[in-house]
Amino acid sequence: MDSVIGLEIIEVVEQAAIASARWMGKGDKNTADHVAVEAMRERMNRIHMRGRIVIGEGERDEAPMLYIGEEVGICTQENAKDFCDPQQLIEIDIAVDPCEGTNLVAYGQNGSMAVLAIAEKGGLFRAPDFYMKKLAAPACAKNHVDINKSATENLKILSDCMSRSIEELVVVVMDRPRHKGLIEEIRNAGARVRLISDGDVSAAISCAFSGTNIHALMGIGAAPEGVISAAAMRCLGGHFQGQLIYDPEVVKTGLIGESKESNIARLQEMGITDPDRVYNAEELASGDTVLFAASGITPGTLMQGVRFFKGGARTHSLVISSQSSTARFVDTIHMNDTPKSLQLR
Ligand SMILES: O=C(COP(=O)(O)O)[C@@H](O)[C@H](O)[C@H](O)[C@H](O)COP(=O)(O)O
Ligand SMILES: [Mn+2]
Ligand SMILES: [Mn+2]
Repeated sequence: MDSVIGLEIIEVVEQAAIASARWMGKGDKNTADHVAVEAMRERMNRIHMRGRIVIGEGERDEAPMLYIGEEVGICTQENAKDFCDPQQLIEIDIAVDPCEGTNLVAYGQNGSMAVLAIAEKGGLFRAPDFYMKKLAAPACAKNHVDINKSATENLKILSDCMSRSIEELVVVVMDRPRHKGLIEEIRNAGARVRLISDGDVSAAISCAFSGTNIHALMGIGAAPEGVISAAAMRCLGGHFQGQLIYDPEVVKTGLIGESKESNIARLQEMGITDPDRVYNAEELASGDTVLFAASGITPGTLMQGVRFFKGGARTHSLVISSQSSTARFVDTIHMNDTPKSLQLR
């Protein structure tokens, strides 16, 4: 899969990032999102693959593009039957978040990215648009920390695994009222908390890279972003666990249906019989081959944001592959016109 679409998916996230970055700081999150979706879809539909969106712009906003179930790839082009034989093409499932951190882009803040994950058909968990309790940590803590344990216990385990004191640990938590108790507990245990307003995919993946000064992600974010994070963590060997949150009382606001009972019924309809199940990275991204790609829209912990210059733009992306066991940082100059000079760095 790597060799067929590896390079192309870099362009998919790059194009989405460039489109969205033009709306950076304009205070218009819908447009920042919409242009990323359009650009991602346009580039994706030129790839020789039979793709299906399994996590997309779906349920939350009834989006007309990159919706769950949409088929993408070269066969969707007009007159495709003249030049494309679907039987010859690889069938893949795709999870996308063309603009992860729409608020961050709209308000010119750090940490937004265009992101996607790919696996062969059936290789990604079809997460409903629910919340998910998440725990991410570096590879050395994999299967030692546990989402069923308290934050205090996990911080002790993490400090042992990382051979550092709890005071030297930094935990990212989304700045939400639902996390008041969690934040207090982490601080009381001695660790330091980095609060983020949005963008928990970046935070989860950052745990797998030393040097980011992010050692864990704890708390509740969205489930689709959980699957995308899990895909990267599965390839990187980092720790990731997720548990769906179906009780509106836990999160109080947001994406969730009107009652716990109706949410459980909806999960059952989707074939999720145990709503309390804890999924690990390998279960959320179970494909034999998993690919992850992201491109910074605004600057972040892992990637730089899009930088425009006269006649072009420069992007910074990350492509992670389970097949080749690689995490590639890709620095690309996009030339619209022939520039008079190109900056080396
Ligand atoms: O920050 C986020 C928003 O994503 P997007 O809508 O693509 O810009 C995600 O990283 C979070 O995982 C998540 O969507 C969020 O926590 C759920 O919403 P909220 O009710 O505001 O916490
Ligand atoms: Mn998102
Ligand atoms: Mn988004």
